[in-house]
Amino acid sequence: MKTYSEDEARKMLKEQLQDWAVNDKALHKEFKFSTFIEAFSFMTAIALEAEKMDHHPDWSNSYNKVKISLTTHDKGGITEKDFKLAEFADKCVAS
Ligand SMILES: C[C@H](O)[C@H](O)[C@H]1CNC2=NC(N)=NC(=O)C2=N1
Repeated sequence: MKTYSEDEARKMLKEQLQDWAVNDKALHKEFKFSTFIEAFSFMTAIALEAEKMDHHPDWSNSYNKVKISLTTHDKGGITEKDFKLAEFADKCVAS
């Protein structure tokens, strides 16, 4: 599986995804909700998808905020799997 350079990743983000940043060889975004329950429901949806993909986010939650970092640890950088999970996360808040 190809590992994308940070510049390649930034270019791909522009074409596909909203408000993600690239640094430290990972995709990053902070999602903000109205309540803790909304934030935690979002995390639950992502957790189930992550388990299916066998690809897991590095993340933190504080009340209504969820910070997500996506990188492919066993490749040491950003791969297609990170873009797929980022797309899924954006889709969860769009619906
Ligand atoms: C053994 C197992 O398949 C690996 O450890 C998987 C699990 N989830 C993972 N998640 C992420 N984000 N990166 C990985 O390299 C990774 N590897």
